[in-house]
Parts: sequence; structure tokens; C-alpha cells
Amino acid sequence: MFKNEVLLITGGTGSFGNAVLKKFLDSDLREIRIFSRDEKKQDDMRKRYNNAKLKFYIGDVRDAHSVATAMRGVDYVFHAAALKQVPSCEFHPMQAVRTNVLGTENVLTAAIDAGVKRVVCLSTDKAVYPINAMGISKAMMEKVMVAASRNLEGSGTVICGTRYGNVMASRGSVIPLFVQQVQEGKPLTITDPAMTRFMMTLADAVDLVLYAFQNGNNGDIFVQKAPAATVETLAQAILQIMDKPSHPVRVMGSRHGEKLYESLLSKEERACAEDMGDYFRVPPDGRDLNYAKFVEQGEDRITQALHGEEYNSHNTTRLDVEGMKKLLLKLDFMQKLALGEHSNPED
Ligand SMILES: O=c1ccn([C@@H]2O[C@H](COP(=O)(O)OP(=O)(O)O[C@H]3O[C@H](CO)[C@H](O)[C@H](O)[C@H]3O)[C@@H](O)[C@H]2O)c(=O)[nH]1
Repeated sequence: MFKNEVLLITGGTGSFGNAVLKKFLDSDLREIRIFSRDEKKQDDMRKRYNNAKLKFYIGDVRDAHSVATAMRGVDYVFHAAALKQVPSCEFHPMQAVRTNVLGTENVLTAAIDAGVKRVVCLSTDKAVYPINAMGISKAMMEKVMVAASRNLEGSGTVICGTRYGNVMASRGSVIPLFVQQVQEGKPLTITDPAMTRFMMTLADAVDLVLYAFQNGNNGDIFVQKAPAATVETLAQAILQIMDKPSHPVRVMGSRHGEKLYESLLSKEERACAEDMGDYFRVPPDGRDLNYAKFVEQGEDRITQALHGEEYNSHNTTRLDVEGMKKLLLKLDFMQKLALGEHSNPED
């Protein structure tokens, strides 16, 4: 897949960047650049990997100069830098705009200027029918990505994107929280037993980005088909794995900015998405900004789409407790918990 090229990962000190390194540090890439604001995490990675192929760049996607500097000589970019926390973006929406929207513009401009061959931008299901500032800023990021990808024909640069749902056991998410609550003998706090979320592992997320990297045309957005589970099912599966089937559970109500289910494809996108087996490809809207075509003239295809169905965590394959357990047991730390060992996802 790679041959002597240079890969830049923005926000590369996060879990996605580390998962990519795990997979590709020993590949034929000549250099992997980690670009982030976090000096401390970069230092930790430098020591942990101790590998000359890794190069560290302190910078911020908000600072176009720092991005352009890191971009020189780069062949490929995985753009993972983002503000991802729903509550913090809700209280500081302009910070989300600066990093997720303007930061993406800086990355794409620098990539095009530097003649980068391929850029994959990472987005989230919360960008579809968004209701919170984090999702809205990521939806705008996707629009910026698609707009930048127009007119690149012949330039040698391809810009595409991926969207994925919750990554199981990511830091601060519900799985490690439930595990901790069991370990501390506290009741599991369930928001709404009927709420569903897509379930993906970090390895699935990396595979999706690689699939986009290999198959993307300009402006495409890729989505991986994924199963979903209710929070109730997830809680039961964790309790069974930890052999605490009668551990107390408390229903606490939904949190600010939450949805009952998440969507990976809107109705319109689903209607024009290409089914690629394990993935959907959403091509960009091919119309140009010709007023008659874009604004004054409707399309039957769109009318039909609006009567169709979105792809969401309520209508995808639904996991039962056994299925959820099987998926959870793909995670190393869950396997240890099943053996009665004390473990957390950071181990
Ligand atoms: O104590 C809790 C916490 C969560 N949940 C439920 O578990 C599911 C998953 O919750 P997470 O907090 O793991 O994930 P969210 O979908 O809420 O989104 C989270 O993960 C996102 C990335 O996927 C962002 O980081 C975001 O800020 C963060 O809230 C949701 O249905 C939620 O209601 C509970 O039942 N009890």
C-alpha cells in the first residue's frame, strides 16, 4: 500500500494516531509525521516508540503557518485533529469553528499547495442531522472538504472523508465508565435504556480510513456499515462479562445535546450512496452553482430520497446481549476483565 512516502497525521497524538502507528510503523512509509499541539504527548510517544521514522511537529491546525511548515514534502494526510467533546463545544462553539472548520481549511489549503497526493478527513456520525455545536462544526468541516475537493482534477491531489460512530472504549466514553462503576461497586448510570449507538472498534475506524485512502475520489465520504446496540444491551453485556449479572443499574435520564439514535447517512445521502459491501460511498453533489440547476430546478431523485430512510443506529443490524458480548471481547481489556483481572482500556 505504501512505498517510501511521507504520511502526516494531524492530531496524531490521539488514539487514532497511535492505532495507525501500531499498524504502519513497520510499513514501507519513509516517514510518519505527528502534528499536534501537545508537547507532552509527543514526548511520551517519542520515548514509547523510539523510532527514527517518526517525526514530531508542534503546531495547531488553527495556525496556517505551522500547518504549511509540516506539510512540506508530504505525500499523504490523515486529518484527525479536532475538538470532539460535545459539552465543551457546546459552551465554546467558536472554538469548535476555529479548530474543526477553519483548521480543516488550513490543512486542505496547505495540502493542495504542497501537492499532497491524498488527504482523508475524519468526521463523525454526529455531523449528520447535527443538533450540537460539535456535530454542526464537523458537518461544516465536511462541506469545507467537499468544496475544496472541487476543481482538483489534474492537480494530482485527492481529498475525501470518512464518518464513523462511537469508538468502543474511547477515553471518557460509556464502556470504561460502566466498567469503573462495577469495579467501584456503584450502580451503572443508564441515560435511556432504549438509546442506541453504532458500535465500532478503533481497528474498524482505522480500516475505514484506509479504505477511503485506497478507494476515494475527490469529495467522497465513506461510511462503514456497523451494528448498533441499546445502552441497556451494552450494560447487560458488560455485567455478564464481568460476572456481575445482578449489579444495580440506575436510569438517570438523557444528557444535554444527546440524540436517541445517531445517523451515519442522511436520507438524501443514502439515496445516492454507492453500496460497496462493507462500506457506503457518498459521492459529492455533482451540480455546479448554476442558479437554475441548483436553486430553481427541483429533482425527482431528491423528492424520492426525502421519502426514503436514513441509515441510523435504530435501523441498522441490532446486537443482542450475546452479540454485544462477542464484540466487546474483541477488546483486549475486556478479555482481561472476563478472566477476572483488573484492567482498563489504557492498559
Ligand atoms: O453514564 C452514562 C454515559 C453514557 N450513557 C449512554 O451511552 C451511550 C454512549 O455514550 P458516550 O458518552 O460513550 O458517547 P456519546 O455518543 O455521548 O458521545 C461521546 O463520544 C463522542 C465521540 O464518539 C464525543 O467524544 C462526545 O463528546 C462524547 O459525549 C449514549 O447513548 C449515552 O446516553 C449512559 O447510558 N450512561
